[in-house]
Amino acid sequence: MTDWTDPDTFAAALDRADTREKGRYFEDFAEGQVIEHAPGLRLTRHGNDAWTSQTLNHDPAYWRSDAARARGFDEPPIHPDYLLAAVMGPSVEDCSEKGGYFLGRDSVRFHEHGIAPGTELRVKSTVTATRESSSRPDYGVVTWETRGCDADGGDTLVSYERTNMIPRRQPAATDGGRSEPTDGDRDDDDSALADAASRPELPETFVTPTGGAFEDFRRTLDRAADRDAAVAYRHERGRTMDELTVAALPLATLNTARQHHNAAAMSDSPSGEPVAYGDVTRSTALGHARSDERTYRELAFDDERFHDFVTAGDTVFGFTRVLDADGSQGPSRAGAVTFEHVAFTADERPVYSGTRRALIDREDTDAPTATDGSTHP
Ligand SMILES: C/C(=C\C(=O)SCCNC(=O)CCNC(=O)[C@H](O)C(C)(C)COP(=O)(O)OP(=O)(O)OC[C@H]1O[C@@H](n2cnc3c(N)ncnc32)[C@H](O)[C@@H]1OP(=O)(O)O)C(=O)O
Repeated sequence: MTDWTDPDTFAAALDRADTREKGRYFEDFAEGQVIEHAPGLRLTRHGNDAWTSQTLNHDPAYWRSDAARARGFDEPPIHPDYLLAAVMGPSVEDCSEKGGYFLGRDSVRFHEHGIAPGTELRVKSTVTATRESSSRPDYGVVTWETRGCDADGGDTLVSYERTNMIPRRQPAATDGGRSEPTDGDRDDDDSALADAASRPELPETFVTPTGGAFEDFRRTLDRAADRDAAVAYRHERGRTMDELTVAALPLATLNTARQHHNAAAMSDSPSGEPVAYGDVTRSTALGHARSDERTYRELAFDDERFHDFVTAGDTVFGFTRVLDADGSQGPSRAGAVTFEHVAFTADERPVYSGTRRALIDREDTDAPTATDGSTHP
């Protein structure tokens, strides 16, 4: 009898076997198509704590009952970053498991706050745009609008639009579009223009708020107004990506993208190895930023872009620019602040950027006490 596990026999069997594929190619998506994602997910305290601890989102309101109550929650709720990742995860099998990068996300809106552990999610996506990539004939670019709903009652908890590169079944018959001129192709005028364009145009002065309350951001913006200054600063903390953040956190949200956990498939990709899930990179930089502010509620994220990949061993840092502070919005205890956050690596590569609107507690709002007896932050 043939021993199918004899290495030569098995190699011959693998050669002849078809692969039962997972995921969809670019050609499988059409504008208006609605996809109900089968998996869903149960938001658990354990999943929430694993995500928030590993991404340094250590805001006590998500960890301690007294701090949660001081923030207007009945109990420590599910963190918005974990909610977002837990909605995105179950959509990957249908939308992006075939591979291709997560390029960006827009219009992230939190429709509910204070979501309790134990909530079960149903996730649904609608294809809003498809187009061929002009620079990469092997890929198309697909955008979906995704909604994460409470399975019990159907209320939308969070919604967003995300865009991925998706491999084509049939590569387009183009030469790959753009070709970049080499230095030798440029004449002097071109070089001068290129030099001018590459010179950073930054404000003369960077100012940094001294505290994390709404008024600190408002006052610092006022100090920067009417002069060549920006409210922009770095956060000291960094988090080196490891096996847990690269592979375990996305899998815990049912994210089946091969990029994060299949080293064999990634060995001949540009990174040569698994890459961190965009939401882990983003949440880590946001964790750094939130540790320097008094967040009351997350409201919205826009223009999120993933500029470059992150692999195990890369350290993720955060950089923040404060764009606006509007005291007329929100409850009396907080005002709305608009930030631009950038995640970057130790070699100063920007890997994520996005704008964020959050309600930030005012100075006179009672701050919860952190475990070390200090206030948050
Ligand atoms: C979840 C999940 C997967 C992940 O989480 S993967 C990890 C997170 N994402 C990444 O690591 C991607 C990091 N980005 C890159 O490495 C580069 O951006 C990339 C993808 C190699 C492209 O680099 P380029 O410099 O060549 O980029 P271009 O700016 O030329 O963009 C290529 C085409 O994409 C279009 N595009 C880029 N960003 C967006 C966006 N935010 N929205 C819409 N379209 C975008 C751009 O217009 C270019 O189009 P062409 O027609 O000119 O090709 C999971 O699997 O779900």
